[in-house]
Amino acid sequence: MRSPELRLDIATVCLSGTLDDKLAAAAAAGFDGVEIFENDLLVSTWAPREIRARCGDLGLSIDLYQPFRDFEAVPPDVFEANLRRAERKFDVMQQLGADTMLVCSSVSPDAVDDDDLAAEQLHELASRAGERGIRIAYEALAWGRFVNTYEHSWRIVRRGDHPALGLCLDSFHVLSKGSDIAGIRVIPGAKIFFLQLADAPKLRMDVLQWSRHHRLFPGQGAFDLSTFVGTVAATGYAGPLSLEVFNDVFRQSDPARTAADAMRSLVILREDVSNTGPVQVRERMRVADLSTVSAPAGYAFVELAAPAPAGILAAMGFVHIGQHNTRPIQLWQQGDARVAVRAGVSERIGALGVATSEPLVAAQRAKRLLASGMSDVDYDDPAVTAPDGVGIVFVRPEGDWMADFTPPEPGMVVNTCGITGIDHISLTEPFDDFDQIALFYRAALGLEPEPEAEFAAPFGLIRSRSASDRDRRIRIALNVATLRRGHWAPAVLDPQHIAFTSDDVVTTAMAMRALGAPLLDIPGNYYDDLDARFALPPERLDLLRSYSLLYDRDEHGEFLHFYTHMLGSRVFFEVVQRIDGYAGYGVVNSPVRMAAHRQFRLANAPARE
Ligand SMILES: O=C(O)c1ccc(O)c(O)c1
Ligand SMILES: [Mg+2]
Repeated sequence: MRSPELRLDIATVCLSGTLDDKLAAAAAAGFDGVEIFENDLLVSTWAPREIRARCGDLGLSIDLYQPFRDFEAVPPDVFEANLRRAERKFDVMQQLGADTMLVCSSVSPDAVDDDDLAAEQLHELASRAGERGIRIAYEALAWGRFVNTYEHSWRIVRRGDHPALGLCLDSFHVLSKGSDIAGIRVIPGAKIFFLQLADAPKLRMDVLQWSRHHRLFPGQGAFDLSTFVGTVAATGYAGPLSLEVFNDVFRQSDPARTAADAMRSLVILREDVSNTGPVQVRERMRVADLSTVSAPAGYAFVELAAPAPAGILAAMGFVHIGQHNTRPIQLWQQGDARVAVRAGVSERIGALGVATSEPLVAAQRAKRLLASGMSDVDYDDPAVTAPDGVGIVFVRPEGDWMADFTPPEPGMVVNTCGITGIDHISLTEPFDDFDQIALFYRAALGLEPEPEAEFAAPFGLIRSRSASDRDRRIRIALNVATLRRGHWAPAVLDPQHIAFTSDDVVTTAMAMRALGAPLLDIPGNYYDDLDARFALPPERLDLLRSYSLLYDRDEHGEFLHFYTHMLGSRVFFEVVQRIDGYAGYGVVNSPVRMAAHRQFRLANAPARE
């Protein structure tokens, strides 16, 4: 028998707004159906029949009504009242055209620890539901009073033994408890009535708080959703993949944006399961039109807009090698590092030129991951816009794109300072979009996440997350201020930088200083601490100190780096040297860099009127 098409659902609780905002957003993002969260219905001005009609107009089915709470294992009088309450909800569901009701395990003080009673009462509920064509999906909440594991909920469903009684599996409840998911394999797929998906960051906290405030869409947290979905799908489960994410930020965010992020996350999850999951589920999970990503060949260029960058670039040894034939873009180069300087827009990294053997395919993939297209006024090559507004231009490694640039007068001065290429770019993202943006870059460029870091900067905590391809040709570091409160922090909006590579950062720093490059001075305390921590040879330490070079070390090797001043108020450059495969980004030195930038700005601020 062929299983029905895979359906993708989202719970209305994931999205902000009124029920109509939520439904419109879910439909626009391409979802097939929704879980109606009871509260969203209760506050709606639409009667259940009108909600059904609206969903019909939008092409959405209502696949679950939820939650029905505190039903089972109660004394007879409470049981009678609960059955009556359930019948009223069945009425609503019939008007909605919803055929599955989620019953979550009881947290009620009325409940008793008695599996037989729970099973018997759920059996009775299911037989009443069954008469109305409704099914009961029983879900173990991780904080359920007596039933809080999927194994326990399955024992009760089996004992309840009714065709209209089955399980709801929710990845959060299962994975937050560290349960062994191998036990899912013995559950017949037909008895799994519904599958809810949520990721979450690793946090040590009360599981209810964790669930109600910190859930994330798949791929944005620390859970292995791919193995979980593969395992459930391998039972023969034929229902929807449904996102159920309780998240404080999403509850306040534009629902259209959240729904698109949610859909992207499902696309990426399906791709993962279709590549690595059990063989029998791979085809079912496959995403149509999602081409595989070929490894990027590196940064072809980074497009930058900044106030008068030519002076700094020249002082860093870059050469102006071309002017775009039709656009206000100058190309500057040193070694394999190319900076496309765009005139006339606000200070920012505008686009990443990513070299890849199949630019069109790469752009199609990014669009399938819900990137918006980039206007072709900007680039002739296939290009998209990442969710943070940064363009990604896919060009061939051969460099044909450079044919659009006319070289300037011959006989230009070449002052190379030893820069060989682009190591990484670093962007500061808004807190609210951080996880989605990180996931997008990873999936669109085929990058793998690197360890996350958190550090105390002068004006607050910064979380830093980076990703790179396997060959380390493309590295992206994303930073976020974990909170933004009040007006004390300086108005440096979302700093961004380009880090160039050098094979000999000392020589590069010397050459740049000789050319008058505005390099950032690092205070002496930093070097005293380096001495304490690393016991570097005194001559080496002196060299670092005299050129304001920063230093770090990991289990692979060493890292030397230095920074320029801000070009205007947000963009700056870094030069790095990785020795013996140092894998990080010198994040421990970021607070020193930030304080130094702040110091410089204060010292050079125009005097107040
Ligand atoms: O937090 C809750 O109460 C709750 C309700 C319904 C669910 O499906 C769930 O996973 C959690
Ligand atoms: Mg749930």
